[in-house]
Amino acid sequence: MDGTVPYPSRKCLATTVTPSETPTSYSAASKHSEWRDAMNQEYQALLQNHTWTVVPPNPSSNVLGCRWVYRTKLHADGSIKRRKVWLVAKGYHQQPDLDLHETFSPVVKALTIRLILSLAVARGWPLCQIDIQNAFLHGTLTDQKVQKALLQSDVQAKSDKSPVTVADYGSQALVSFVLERELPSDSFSLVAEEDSGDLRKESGQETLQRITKLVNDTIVNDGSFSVPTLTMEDMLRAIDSGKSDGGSHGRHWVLDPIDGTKGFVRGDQYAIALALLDEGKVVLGVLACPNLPLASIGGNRLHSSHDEVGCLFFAKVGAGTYMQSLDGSSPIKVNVSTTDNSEEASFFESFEAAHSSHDLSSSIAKKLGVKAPPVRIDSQAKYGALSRGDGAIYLRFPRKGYREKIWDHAAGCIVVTEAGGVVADAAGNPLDFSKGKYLDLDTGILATNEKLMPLLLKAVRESLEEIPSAL
Ligand SMILES: Nc1ncnc2c1ncn2[C@@H]1O[C@H](COP(=O)(O)O)[C@@H](OP(=O)(O)O)[C@H]1O
Ligand SMILES: [Mg+2]
Repeated sequence: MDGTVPYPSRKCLATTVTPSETPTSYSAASKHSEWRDAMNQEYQALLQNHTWTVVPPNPSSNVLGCRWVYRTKLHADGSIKRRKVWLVAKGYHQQPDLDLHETFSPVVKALTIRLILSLAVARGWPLCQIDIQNAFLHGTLTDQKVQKALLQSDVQAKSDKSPVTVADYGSQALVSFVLERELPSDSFSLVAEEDSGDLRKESGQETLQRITKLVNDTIVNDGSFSVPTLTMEDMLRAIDSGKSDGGSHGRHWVLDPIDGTKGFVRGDQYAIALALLDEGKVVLGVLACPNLPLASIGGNRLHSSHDEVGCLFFAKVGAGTYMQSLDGSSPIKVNVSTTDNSEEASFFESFEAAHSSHDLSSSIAKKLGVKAPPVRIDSQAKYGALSRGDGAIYLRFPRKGYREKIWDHAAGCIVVTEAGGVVADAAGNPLDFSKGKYLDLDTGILATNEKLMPLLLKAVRESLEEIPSAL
């Protein structure tokens, strides 16, 4: 009624429940020809790719078993898209001092490989050989199904009353655990949103148990890491690894484990946002947006519940921005809109009016002659959508006194700038990520292309003078 494009359709979430026919054991799966075919295909692929070598048993070795993991992928209308199976090693039988640090899993996740490749490039590591037997992208904490399941029972109230879910903590524990494992370095530094304070209290014990189960289940289902079952203490440690303050020296990872928690809780947009700071500058950014359609969501386009969702954006300084589906399609290079006609420049803003003044953005849009209604979505998915030209402008005007955090903008910022866009505060200054956890900036955040930025800054200045009470 107020001109907002309601987005995304809730209908697409109706398909996120695990189909009851997905088997949980080999004996159940082997009763169905479709699952037998899927296992057969997978097994042939593993053989063709020479995934293993058969050797005689060695009495001094700890022989691990393996098991099949099953997943049904659905189209947006609920019909079956694909039956996926993975053969994973039972890493939880690995033993300390024997084989604890060895990797036996015959599968690897493309997302993990991509992240690691980006790390290698950013850190100047030599890449000797990359031998990907089978590349799989599948359910993790970024999964819609996990979102749905968590929403039933796991929303907690943080002491600051913002909604925080088991997923926030679980995602932070998992990303922190993976980064530390992949980057064994004394100087590992992570600036992340959550801390373990509430979980260490008596009242946090049940939540901590749920987080621990979620993270262990995710690791087992994923199959990329053969690690022993993690304990509650491991969870607290992994979450607390994100306690760094960042700053202008050295390298710091910056993580928002679930950005747009309110969107996540509503069943709308959210993002997992990871960036790398080097000497105070963002040099790498990855944005996973599990509910964002692969097709454009800009302007007046009508959205359909049949839209395929799940986008991964990644950007490295000087190397452009790429997008691929979370299902593992080939990445495509994306670019911001090149329009210089402000009338056709549709714009993004927060879904939550409390996060950004809708009155101010409406006044700015009027000055620019923007015809399309605002596209209001949660999280840094806005930066992702902007980077591929779905709209041409992103406006964010929090109330006076609100201090922006670096994890809410670092990944999104490089995703937009590497796609040819400009991100600035309301005075036109670039965002400064070198000051620690906070971005000390003038009034608000704007993102658009180079041609439109001067016009936009002028409209912002005028609107701020006319309605200063909007903030
Ligand atoms: N009063 C407020 N004003 C502006 N931003 C706020 C806010 N309260 C929370 N936020 C931030 O806005 C982010 C969501 O951005 P958006 O409005 O674009 O969806 C939140 O990230 P989290 O959900 O990770 O806490 C949070 O950091
Ligand atoms: Mg956030």
